[in-house]
Amino acid sequence: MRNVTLILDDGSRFSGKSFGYEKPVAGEVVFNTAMTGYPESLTDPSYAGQLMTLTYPLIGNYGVPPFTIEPNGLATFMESEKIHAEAIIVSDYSYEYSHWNAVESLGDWLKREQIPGITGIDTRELTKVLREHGVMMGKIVFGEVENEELRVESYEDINYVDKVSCKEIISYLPDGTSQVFPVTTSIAQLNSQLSIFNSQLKKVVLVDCGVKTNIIRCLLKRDIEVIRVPWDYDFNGLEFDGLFISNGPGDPDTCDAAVQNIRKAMKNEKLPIFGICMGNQLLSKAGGAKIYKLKYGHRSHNQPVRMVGTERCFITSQNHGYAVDNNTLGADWEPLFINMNDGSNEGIKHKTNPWFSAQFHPEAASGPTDTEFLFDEFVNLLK
Ligand SMILES: NC(=O)CC[C@H](N)C(=O)O
Repeated sequence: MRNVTLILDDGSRFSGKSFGYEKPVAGEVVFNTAMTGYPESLTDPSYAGQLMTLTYPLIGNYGVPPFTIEPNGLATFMESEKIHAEAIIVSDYSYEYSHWNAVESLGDWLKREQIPGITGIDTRELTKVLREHGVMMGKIVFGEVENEELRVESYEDINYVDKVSCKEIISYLPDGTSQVFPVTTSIAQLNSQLSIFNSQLKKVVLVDCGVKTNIIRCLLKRDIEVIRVPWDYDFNGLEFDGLFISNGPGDPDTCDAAVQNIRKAMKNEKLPIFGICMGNQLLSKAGGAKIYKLKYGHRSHNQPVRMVGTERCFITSQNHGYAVDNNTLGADWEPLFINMNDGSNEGIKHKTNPWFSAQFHPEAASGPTDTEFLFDEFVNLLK
């Protein structure tokens, strides 16, 4: 196995061994403390541009499920069509795996999708550095540190690319639609979906900023027809009964096209609107709030949130680096959930109109499913 070194923006270095695809990469180094769910996290488009550190030491021991596609076009077990994280950084990669549904090892999957994986890293020390310094850019190069000198092997060194901000990573598809890195929702797909809809069911426009598959599954299993549109597509000319704003990668302040379209939809004060993660940030921006960056984000399965106005607390699955500033919420808005660890915003709701959102992931995939009831709340508003 080749020697690999992670170099952080502050000069810190962590050496390990390669178990994935061998190419240098750069991006924002983040950490997730969940004990399970590496297939779902790796295919969550929200991790685009990020080097994902997993603090749970043993990774890979249950392999990787098959990449099958359902008749509705959704991946059966994954959260999108491919791995979106730039790399995975672990302490103890398990070369042997066993699971009733596993078809290959994590290492083989990474190699096939050309994603680096490095093992043998002191992920607890790395996480302490990130918690103390705050998240920072980093790069993975092939070579090892000898006597404080980094001997980079054949690969050219890679420059830092701040791919976390959508500005750098939004590109345009041949048919003129855009993609929020690397989500691709073409107009052709949209038109085909519009043509097959059964008019008996309620229709929800889903603004796709990098949607996780399980969000769409959670809507479809509640007999909702989903019109999935690109993040910057002006959907206001379509006929629909509700609006959903999805999760997604990067800085919400680079997605103003979506915010403008949401503002237009809000002219209909009876239109039910629900958002998750990036969706919480974009809905709050549409309502006039401001966003700030957390020091190292919330990425785990055990984030406690309290529903405001109640004594009810939920353990949630989270993956976000930005947050809504509660102090900038418009007069007609109020926090819906608050994080019990740091008091940050975990959801908002309008005081009179049917508009609400969660910063955490009620669809889980992976993690606790205790807050999936929020989908029922939204679907009930459509009736
Ligand atoms: N999962 C998400 O939608 C993340 C939203 C945003 N990119 C953040 O990091 O806060």
